[in-house]
Amino acid sequence: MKLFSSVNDVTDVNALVKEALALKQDPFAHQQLGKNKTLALVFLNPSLRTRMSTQKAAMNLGMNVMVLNIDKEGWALELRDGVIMDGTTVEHIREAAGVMGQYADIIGVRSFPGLRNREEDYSEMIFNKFVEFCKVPVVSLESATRHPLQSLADLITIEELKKTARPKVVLTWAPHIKPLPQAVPNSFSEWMCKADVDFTIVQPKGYELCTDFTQGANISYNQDEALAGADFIYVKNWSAYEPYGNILGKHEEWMLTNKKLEQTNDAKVMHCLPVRRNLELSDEILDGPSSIVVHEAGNRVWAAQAVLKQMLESL
Ligand SMILES: CCC[C@H](NC(=O)CCC(=O)O)C(=O)O
Ligand SMILES: NC(=O)OP(=O)(O)O
Repeated sequence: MKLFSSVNDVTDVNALVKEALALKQDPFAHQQLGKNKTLALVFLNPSLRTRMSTQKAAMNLGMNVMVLNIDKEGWALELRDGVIMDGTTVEHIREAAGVMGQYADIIGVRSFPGLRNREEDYSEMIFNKFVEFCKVPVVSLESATRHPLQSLADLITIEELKKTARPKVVLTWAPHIKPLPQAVPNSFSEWMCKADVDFTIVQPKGYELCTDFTQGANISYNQDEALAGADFIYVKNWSAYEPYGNILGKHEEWMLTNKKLEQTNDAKVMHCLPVRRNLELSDEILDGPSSIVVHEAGNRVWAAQAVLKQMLESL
């Protein structure tokens, strides 16, 4: 594996999930695999889970890890080609990515969307330039349109905790106070549509995701109907795809509550975190027995370790 940016980079999703669960049972089984190999984690945006879980996964495999918050610690990056750099940018991504590829055997990159120019964001211009110029294998730490390590961890969690062979999984939109990326829901939808689950996306009208990511999903606008009989509820806010990056309405009544859970099949509640309590998801759920958000976050380690193991094996 030379690139992990989406479910489409995975040849066998079920095998990857099984490998991750096996690593969870025996985390140090491959400690020699990463010996004297270096992972560089490059963040253009904040992170807790991705930063810590991916470092832990790499260390479990015996790797050395370097972390760079390039937005704060690096030089101001120029992403455009052919410009005269006589303004505020100091280093072109061509040199920055190329040099990092000299130091690391594998590079992880986080680059959120700007949520202003949909064509630029959905072309994955920044992420793809890192891939093009660093010349080593790259793992996405969340890009403009996807978050594959999160989605793999989410699928691992569902496979680990499901009580039926083909659980009903519902991705429900949730309120927020600022426009958030579509990356997490896009990615969750792509992975669920490749998994053996009954998958529904429910959102207020106008918040439909790009259909490139939702082929195979049931689309609903009635949250109560969608939640009926659900086994897993994935809660997440996202901004509108059209008009791009917009907040179309507060819809405060979309926040999940225990009352809404009564119509589910004793559903487990998931969220990628960080979560805005009592805006996106209620305290009563997050502090109650249905929430598995911390367990889900714990599985980020095994998702990253399974991916890094496959990358190391193909170096
Ligand atoms: C893993 C999730 C990262 C990011 N989340 C946020 O940006 C939350 C920011 C906030 O709540 O102010 C997102 O929604 O893509
Ligand atoms: N879920 C997730 O990726 O969390 P961080 O943004 O804290 O890494």
